Amino acid sequence: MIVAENLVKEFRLAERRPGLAGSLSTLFTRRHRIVRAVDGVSFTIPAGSKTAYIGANGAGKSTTIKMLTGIMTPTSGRCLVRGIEPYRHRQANARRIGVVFGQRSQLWWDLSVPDSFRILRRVYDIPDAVYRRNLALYRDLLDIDALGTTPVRQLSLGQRMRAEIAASLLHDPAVVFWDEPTIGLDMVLKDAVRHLVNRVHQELGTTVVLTSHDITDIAAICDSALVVDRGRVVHQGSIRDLLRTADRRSVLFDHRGGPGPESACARIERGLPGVSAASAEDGRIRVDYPVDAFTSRQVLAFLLEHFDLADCYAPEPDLEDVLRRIYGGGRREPVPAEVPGPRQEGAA
Ligand SMILES: Nc1ncnc2c1ncn2[C@@H]1O[C@H](COP(=O)(O)OP(=O)(O)OP(=O)(O)O)[C@@H](O)[C@H]1O
Repeated sequence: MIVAENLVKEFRLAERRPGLAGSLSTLFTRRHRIVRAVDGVSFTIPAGSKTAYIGANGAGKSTTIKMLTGIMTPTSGRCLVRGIEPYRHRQANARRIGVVFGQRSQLWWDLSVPDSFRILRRVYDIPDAVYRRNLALYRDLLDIDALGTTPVRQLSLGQRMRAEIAASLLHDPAVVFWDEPTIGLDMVLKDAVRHLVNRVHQELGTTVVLTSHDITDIAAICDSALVVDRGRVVHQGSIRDLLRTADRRSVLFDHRGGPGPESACARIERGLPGVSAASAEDGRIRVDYPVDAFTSRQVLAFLLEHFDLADCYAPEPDLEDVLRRIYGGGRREPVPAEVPGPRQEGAA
């Protein structure tokens, strides 16, 4: 189980003033501002779940993952991964987790992937049978042998990400934190990665925490979602519950005889104010209605009354639309606060 209790992370940044005079004055008097990247976040992620950690750019996801993996220490609050505070017990935590950060590597830059894996085998003391089983799986699903003996620094982003994903699972960790794991992968490899993580989860009960801007990744891998906005959790629950928060829903239908698509749409929009109707690509008519104005029963009753329905169905709301609404249609930076103080910069 993973727990965050009032987790806060602030960064203290030196403000640079523009121009030469500004740069010179910065040498003598520095102003600082505090950026609160994570703002009192609390959540519980059950063991064995596959949770998507979702939020707009700058929402604080990577910073939270860095605290959960022990790379950063919280400014206040705490987090626990399987009972230990990761930043206090980095080594103990590292043995039980696997990590992929799309932006940084856990592999040895000048060594080949097989050499890196051999080192990881020693570091984690991976039993022979586990090591062989996992390599066979990566050969099968990620075509890992094709990376050959090329040094990691000469691999393409997609090739490196395959190796990073494999490396994060090599020691059968109880928890994996994957931050944008499918960056740079083509469609076939994305599918392979989704298949791999689902298989590992099924066989070993691995807890998966995934941050991704790829909705297909989220839908294909995760069963739960934690949504953060401006450093705060705004939704926690199943993906299904998240979809239920949609403020608009749709019905698609086909009808026999009667008016053509244009006048059918006009009739619907006249009869149900606030609803929009349009021809869908498959020739059906798509009706989008606000859930605070109409129930699906009302919409269906209207359609049955006015059209000879041949076929009718209500698709799941679109996860992307739901998230777009939660993010509020724009990226908002954490609110900075000016503080006086000594010269100091960057991360804790
Ligand atoms: N080391 C740092 N020093 C200063 N500010 C930082 C640092 N790391 C992150 N921030 C700031 O904290 C906020 C949250 O950043 P974070 O990388 O956690 O967001 P994110 O949700 O992972 O974003 P993205 O989806 O773009 O990866 C941003 O405003 C970012 O600029």
